[in-house]
Amino acid sequence: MTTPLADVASSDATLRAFLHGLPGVDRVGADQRAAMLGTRSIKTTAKAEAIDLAIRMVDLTTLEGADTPGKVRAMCAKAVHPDPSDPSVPKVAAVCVYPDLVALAVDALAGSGVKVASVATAFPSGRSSLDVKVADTALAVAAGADEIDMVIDRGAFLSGGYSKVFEEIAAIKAACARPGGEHDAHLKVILETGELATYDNVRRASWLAMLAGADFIKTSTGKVQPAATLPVTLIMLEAVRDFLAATGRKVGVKPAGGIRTTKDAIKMLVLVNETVGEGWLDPDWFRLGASTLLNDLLMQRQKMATGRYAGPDYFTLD
Ligand SMILES: O=C[C@H](O)COP(=O)(O)O
Repeated sequence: MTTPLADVASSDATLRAFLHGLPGVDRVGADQRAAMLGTRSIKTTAKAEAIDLAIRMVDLTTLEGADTPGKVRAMCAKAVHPDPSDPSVPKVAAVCVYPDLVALAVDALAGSGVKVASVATAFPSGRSSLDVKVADTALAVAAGADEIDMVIDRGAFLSGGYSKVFEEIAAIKAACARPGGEHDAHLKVILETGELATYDNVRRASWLAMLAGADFIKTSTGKVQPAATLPVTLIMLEAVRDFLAATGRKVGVKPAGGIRTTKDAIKMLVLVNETVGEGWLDPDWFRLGASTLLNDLLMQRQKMATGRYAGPDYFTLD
């Protein structure tokens, strides 16, 4: 007898049986389908709309040890007015920073509608105790983070410790709660697909994260290669589609890491459209985590409007 989905995490054995019972990913098929969708061209009018949609989906990110308050303030200003000379440019979805910079970002973005996301749980390695990870998350939430981007324990996952990964995600989800529940921080779970070795593992980790309460599943930290590839994003999109069909709960997807050009972003949007459809073509359900994509989107947008490139110096640095 198969275990009902609500009970698969009740023991190590049922969780393992469920994750290993998922259909295997056809590696060649996934690579080919992603490559084929990546070559699709779109009409000029659709391209203009796609660029604005991509801007609205950007999680504008800085995750460097050398981040300063000044850099984060400038990034927040850019998040709200990506091109100060053109008020028709939409704002981005969120800024993404380390936990110690959350309060500053919350202050800089007050009233703008741009969300503040924070990495947490000993990002990017995830190598710390659960207590430290929960405290890391709780501090970011208390400072006003709207979204928490946690990393999974890849060491536990790769050695078959699925219950440990599940319990950590569930504990971090609980730490995202605020009194009253309305303004709970949304939880994005970073799988770090570049360390998961196989596409089957990407599918298993996607399901594991969703079963444990992820609001979003995210490909990568941006610190490990390969990061947000098309095939991996395709597998994660299929997982959220199938999870919705199985549970009625919709989960978002965030490819992050290595998305640098308008072409990269549009390929992602085509993939979304062809895999899960328009229901995910919205910043509430699909994000692009990127530190340097926004300037290229702005350059291409201006090229479409004026017929010429302004050049990268025209825009402030990402
Ligand atoms: O979450 C976002 C990533 O850290 C950004 O990676 P990136 O610098 O390759 O755009």
